[in-house]
Amino acid sequence: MTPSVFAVSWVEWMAYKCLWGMHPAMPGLTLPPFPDDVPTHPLRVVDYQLIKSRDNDEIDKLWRAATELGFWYLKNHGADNEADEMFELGAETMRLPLEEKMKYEEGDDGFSFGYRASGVRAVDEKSTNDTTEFINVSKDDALAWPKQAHRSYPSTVNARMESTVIPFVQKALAINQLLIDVLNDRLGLPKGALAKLHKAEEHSGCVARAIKAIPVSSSVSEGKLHLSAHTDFGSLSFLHNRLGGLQVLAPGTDGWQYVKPLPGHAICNIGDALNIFSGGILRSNIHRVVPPPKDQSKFERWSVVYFTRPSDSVELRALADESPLIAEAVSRAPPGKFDTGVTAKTWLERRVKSTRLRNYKGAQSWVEYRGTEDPELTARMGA
Ligand SMILES: O=C(O)CCC(=O)C(=O)O
Ligand SMILES: [Fe+2]
Repeated sequence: MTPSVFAVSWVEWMAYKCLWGMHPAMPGLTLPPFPDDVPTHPLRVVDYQLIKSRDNDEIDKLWRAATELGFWYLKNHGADNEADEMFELGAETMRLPLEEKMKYEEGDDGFSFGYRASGVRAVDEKSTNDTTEFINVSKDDALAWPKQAHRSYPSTVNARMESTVIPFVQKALAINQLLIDVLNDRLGLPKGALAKLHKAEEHSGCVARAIKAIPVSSSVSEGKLHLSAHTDFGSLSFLHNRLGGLQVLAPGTDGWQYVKPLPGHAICNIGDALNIFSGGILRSNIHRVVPPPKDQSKFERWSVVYFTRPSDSVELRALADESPLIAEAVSRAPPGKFDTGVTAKTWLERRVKSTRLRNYKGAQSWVEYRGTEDPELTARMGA
């Protein structure tokens, strides 16, 4: 593909930037820029179109990003319009009366499709409750529409299933699937080995999500978390946010650093399942969400994510039999480290369930919540 395909006029670019800086729930309101004096972690920028054309230098860049930090920016992915529509869907859904939204609440059993109310989850060991609400639409429900695969959704989701959810799911599925295929080949796995574990037509925990976090007053914002430190539960996340607040605890650094949102760039990150399949070669890095920095803190914070997760029945273990590279990585790890003995479905349920306040068992819940993060980093989680 030639660069001219992506060229946009200055007018188009300015119009795009203005739109991007607008608040999803308050059109017309322009958000303050991300401050330049807070600790920020640079991410590698990966060009999706170059990956698609199997450009070797770009694939090297993706590989370094996926193995060193596990986070990268993705540009030229072509899903901005679909993500924008998902922000709208999120805003419309969160505006529904609480009583209406609660009819679709996920409950305390580890189910992760539907509405997740704020205040029902712990964000730290002291069981401080969260200030974040989610709408999670299952990929299976979107693809089965108008039939139901798992559950029903609020009217705002149904009304946008065809115009918004399905197009977003399809774009995100294709993007994540291609990135997974490229990583598959670099891991030395037989062609399509990882794709077989993530078949779109099989039931899985894949979801399209919109998240809303309300501003917290500055007197309590010190130390307050919107989302606790975690690794993502599945394989690959495709994230869109406009305000700062996402932070990573990167290897070789000794504190949390912001990831700056960039117009036109999604943020991708590896989750636990790819970390396990690859014997730890692909990194599932700890991250969290704090209130947006400085002038941005007064605003609601919204994000939209698509999580690709393995099919429900897939067992989470390193694919050492299929790749010498993975076999070698496993041989260097403590015995059994990448042999979880559970399916993707059980892994997801355990992690979702443990932080619900009704199931909360103090520090033990944090042990149950743990993903693949390495113990050295976990010890610094409060850093
Ligand atoms: O909102 C964000 O920027 C990150 C969200 C996130 O980490 C998640 O939903 O797992
Ligand atoms: Fe996450």
